[in-house]
Amino acid sequence: MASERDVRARLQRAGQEHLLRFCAELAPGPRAALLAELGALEPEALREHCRRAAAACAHPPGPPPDLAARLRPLPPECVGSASRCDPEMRRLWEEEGFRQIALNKVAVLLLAGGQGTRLGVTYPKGMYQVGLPSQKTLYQLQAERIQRVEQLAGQRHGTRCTIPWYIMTSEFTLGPTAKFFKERDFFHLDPNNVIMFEQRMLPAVTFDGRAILEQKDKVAMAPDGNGGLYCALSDHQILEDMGRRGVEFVHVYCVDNILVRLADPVFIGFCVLRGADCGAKVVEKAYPEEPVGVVCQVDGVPQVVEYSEISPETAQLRGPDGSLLYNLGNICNHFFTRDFLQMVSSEFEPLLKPHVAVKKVPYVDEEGNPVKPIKPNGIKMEKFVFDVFQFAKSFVAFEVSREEEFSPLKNAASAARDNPATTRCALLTQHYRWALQAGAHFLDACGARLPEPPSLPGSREPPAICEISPLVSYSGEGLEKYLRGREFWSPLILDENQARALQP
Ligand SMILES: CC(=O)N[C@H]1[C@@H](OP(=O)(O)OP(=O)(O)OC[C@H]2O[C@@H](n3ccc(=O)[nH]c3=O)[C@H](O)[C@@H]2O)O[C@H](CO)[C@@H](O)[C@@H]1O
Repeated sequence: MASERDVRARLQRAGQEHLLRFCAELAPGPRAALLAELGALEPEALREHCRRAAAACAHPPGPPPDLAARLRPLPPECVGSASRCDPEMRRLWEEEGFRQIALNKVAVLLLAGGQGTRLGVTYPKGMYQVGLPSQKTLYQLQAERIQRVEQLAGQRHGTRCTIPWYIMTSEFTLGPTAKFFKERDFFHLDPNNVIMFEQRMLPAVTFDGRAILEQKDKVAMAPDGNGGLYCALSDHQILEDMGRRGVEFVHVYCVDNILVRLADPVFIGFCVLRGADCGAKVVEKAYPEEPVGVVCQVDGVPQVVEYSEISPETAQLRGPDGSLLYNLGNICNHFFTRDFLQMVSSEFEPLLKPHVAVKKVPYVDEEGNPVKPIKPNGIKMEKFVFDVFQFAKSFVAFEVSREEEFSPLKNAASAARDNPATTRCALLTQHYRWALQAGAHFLDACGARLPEPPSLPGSREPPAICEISPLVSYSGEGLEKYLRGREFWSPLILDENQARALQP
C-alpha cells in the first residue's frame, strides 16, 4: 500500500493535496481506505482531468453556439428501416443475423455501470422489476431473450450456439450485479458465458478545478460515462476474450429498455449485409423535447447529439414533409464489429472528448461537516458510447418500431413518462398484440369475448393481461400453435409450463 508521503507527493503533482486535509484525524481503517483510493489515481491524468473540468465550466452552458450550423440529417442511404422495407428484404436480414449467431460470431454487451439516479433506487437498474405478473427483473428478461435467440438460431442451422453476454459494471454496480446473478443461478445461462468487467471511476470536481471530498475519508467518484467502455475493454482484455471465442459482431445496449431485442438478428443481419463497422438502432422521435439523443451528422460525419446538448430551436426544426428534421432518436442499441472496437480502443479512445454534467455533489466543508448542496456545485465528466461513430468507415442507422422495441425505464413512478408503469404497460400491450395476432381471444368475467382493437399503442393498458415468457417467444414468433382459436381469461401467463400444456 502507498504511504501517506507517497500519496501526498502524487497529489501535489496533481495540484490536489487538499484531499488529504482530514487524513491525520482518521482512524487507521478509513485512513488506509482513503490512501488506497487516492494512491490509485494517476497524478498527471488527475491534474488534466481537473484542469479540463474547470476549463469546460468556463464556457457558457448549453450547446456550442455554432452547432446548429454544423448539423445535417443523416443521408437517407445510411438509414435502413425494419418497418418500412420490403418483407423479403427483412427476411434476408434476419436470415443473415441468425446465420452469424449460429456461427457463434455474435456477442451482446450490456452497459450497466450507471447509477440509476433518476429512477431513485440504490441498487443496479437491471435488478428492478416493474411489476409484471411473473415478477421478472430487467436482467431476467434479457437473460431469457438470449436463450431464446440462441435456440432459434440453433434450430434453423441444426447446431448449438452461444451468445456471450458481456456486462460492463462500475464500482457501484459490480458487487450487487454479480451477487444477483449468482443467487439466481445466472438465469440458467452458463456462467462462463457471462463476463462482467468494471469501468473506471473519475472524481467530481468543483468549478475551480478541485476534486471533491464527499466524506473525510472518501473522494466523490463517479463512473466515467458509458463511453468508459473503450478503456474498460482494454483494461480487462475483453476484445482478446471475444477473439478467442470467435466473436466478430457485438450488440451493445443499455440496461433500461424493457423491450430490448438482444442480438436482434434483423439488426445484426442488416449491419452485416451492409458491410457496416458501426451502427445504431433508432426510433422516430415522439416529440421535439423527448430526452433521446439524435443520430445525425456534424461536420459531415455521423454523430449523436445528446438531448442535453441540442438547443430547443434545433430540436423543433421540421423538414418539408412536416416531420422533425432531426427525428432519428437514439435508443442506445449499437452494432460494432470487433475490429472497429479494437481500433477505437487502441487508437482513438484518447480523442474522445468528455461531456460535462453540472451536478449537486455532496461534500464535506472545511470543518469536516457533511453538506448536501441545494444547487449544483460540481462537475462530472463522462464519455459517451456513441462518440466513436465519427471514426466509422461505414456507419448505418436502422429504424425500428417504437411500440415493438423501445420503452425505457428512466424515472420513478411520480414522473409522467418512462417510469415503471409505462414500461410494464408497453411490454404487456406488446404481448397482448402478439397473442391476438397468433389467433387468441380473451374473455371477460362473464365469458364474453373482449373487443379486439385493430391497433393498440403501447401507451394504453391492454384489455386483458397477457405475459409471454421470452423463453417461449422472442419477438412474437411461434405462438400460433399454443394460441390459435383458443379463448383465455385474463391473466394469461404463457411461460414454458403453460406452453407445454397448450401444445397440441
Ligand atoms: C450517452 C448515452 O448513451 N445517451 C443515451 C442514453 O441516455 P440516458 O441519459 O438515458 O443514459 P443513461 O444514463 O441511462 O445511460 C445509458 C446506459 O449507459 C449505462 N452507463 C451510464 C453511465 C456510465 O458511467 N456507465 C454506464 O454503463 C447505463 O447503465 C445505461 O445502461 O439512452 C437514451 C435512450 O434511452 C439515448 O437517447 C441517449 O442518447
